[in-house]
Amino acid sequence: MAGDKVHVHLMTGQDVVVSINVTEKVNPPKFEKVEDMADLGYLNEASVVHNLKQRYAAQAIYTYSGLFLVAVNPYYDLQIYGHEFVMAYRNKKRTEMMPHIFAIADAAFHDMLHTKENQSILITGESGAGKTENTKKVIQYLTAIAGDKSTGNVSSGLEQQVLSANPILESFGNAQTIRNNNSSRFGKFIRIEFNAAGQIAGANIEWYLLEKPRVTHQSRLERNYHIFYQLPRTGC
Ligand SMILES: Nc1ncnc2c1ncn2[C@@H]1O[C@H](COP(=O)(O)OP(=O)(O)OP(=O)(O)O)[C@@H](O)[C@H]1O
Repeated sequence: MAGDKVHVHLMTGQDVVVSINVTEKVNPPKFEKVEDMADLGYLNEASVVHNLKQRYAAQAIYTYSGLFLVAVNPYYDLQIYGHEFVMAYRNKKRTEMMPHIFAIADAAFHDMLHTKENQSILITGESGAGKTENTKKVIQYLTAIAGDKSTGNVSSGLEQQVLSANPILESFGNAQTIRNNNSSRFGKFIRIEFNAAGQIAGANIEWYLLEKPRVTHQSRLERNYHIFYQLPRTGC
């Protein structure tokens, strides 16, 4: 259009005329559903949201953004965390497989073995984003490959103990909120130790900032910690 004005067709079906200064540049079609958003020619907010949305519609909830992995909560079981997926991501290069939380866990595991340096995975996001679920997937992956007999790793039983700790932690530290039926009301730092062969040698979980006032008072439509509903049901 003339001057600095452009014609924009909105997703709502509306056509509007706006100044070119308030628009963002669109990437060419070859960048549709790109697996790593660092590859986008135009890395602006609109392109990022568009890419995540298109991928989400194709059931691709994970997308890389450089070193980071962005996860969109699907709120239903996509069947992408089974044992066959663990095996598929094992020992694979990042470019060989679709973005996945297992790929992040696998990279950390291998970097630890090769560099002999501690590795950290930071999982962050707003309430209900999927932090707790993805943390469990990381632990599931690491315990599976650390105790995988097909690769000569002998299970020490510690893997099962690491996995079993979570339901107890959730009973005492998770509650239903208006945003999340299983909201973690505390932060946790999970440390898993491995020996030189890549077997789990120990683990510990540090918790902090538990929301204590919830024990005596809950907002409307929210609940106390799960344990207070679980104990009466067991007859304790
Ligand atoms: N990858 C996933 N696949 C299927 N469902 C998921 C996934 N991630 C999250 N969910 C669903 O979303 C809910 C909320 O996720 P989660 O508890 O992990 O959020 P959170 O970020 O830990 O929230 P909070 O900060 O409140 O603890 C889960 O109970 C689960 O039903």
